[in-house]
Amino acid sequence: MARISAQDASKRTVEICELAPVVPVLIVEDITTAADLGNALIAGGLPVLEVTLRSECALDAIKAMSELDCGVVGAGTLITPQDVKNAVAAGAKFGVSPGATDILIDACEAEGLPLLAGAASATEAMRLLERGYTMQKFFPAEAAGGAPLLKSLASPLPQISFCPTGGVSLSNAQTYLDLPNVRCVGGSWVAPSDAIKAKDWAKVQELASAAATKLHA
Ligand SMILES: O=C(O)C(=O)C[C@H](O)[C@H](O)COP(=O)(O)O
Repeated sequence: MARISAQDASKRTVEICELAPVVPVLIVEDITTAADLGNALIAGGLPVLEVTLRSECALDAIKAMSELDCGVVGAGTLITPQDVKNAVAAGAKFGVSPGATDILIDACEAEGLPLLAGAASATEAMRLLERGYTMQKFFPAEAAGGAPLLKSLASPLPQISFCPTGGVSLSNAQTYLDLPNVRCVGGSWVAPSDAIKAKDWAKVQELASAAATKLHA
């Protein structure tokens, strides 16, 4: 992909984060589950999928899910420039990282991958803002201070929007989504590992549908 500026990356991640109230955070351990898992989430109303690079078949899962209709598939847990190269080669349309380093940001810009980089404090958010990133992941959301922390950042830093992730569930997601500086939330609760192992796609679709219909950004 052609090089991308921080401004264009932010614009693209805002567009992606506005497609649905929840970005499912996925750990795919068995490649034979990837397409069905993706289809269940998309059918439930959650088209934006983050496949974390935390399993051996994660890149193959990104490839498989990228071929599904109506989905937008990204790579999560990006840590190194090689992760970025691998994610782009697999077809990822965006990247997500738990934190941010200049090396990782440079790699994403060079590879043309819009990055949703993580911040957990005012200083981290301001460092990303200095680099031009106005759309950020707030991670680990609950552990770092939850909705009260994000609410406190909204007045001094109104130009930054967040996707809180980490400890977010159906029961607390709307509290985040009600904040003016939140576009969507991320979470693994819509794709629990036991349902994936059992290939219970009806269950996954039901969880996705509950999130898509009950939550509003
Ligand atoms: O590795 C990354 O880049 C991540 O995205 C980390 C995830 O956001 C959290 O692990 C999801 O947290 P839970 O929804 O509480 O399971």
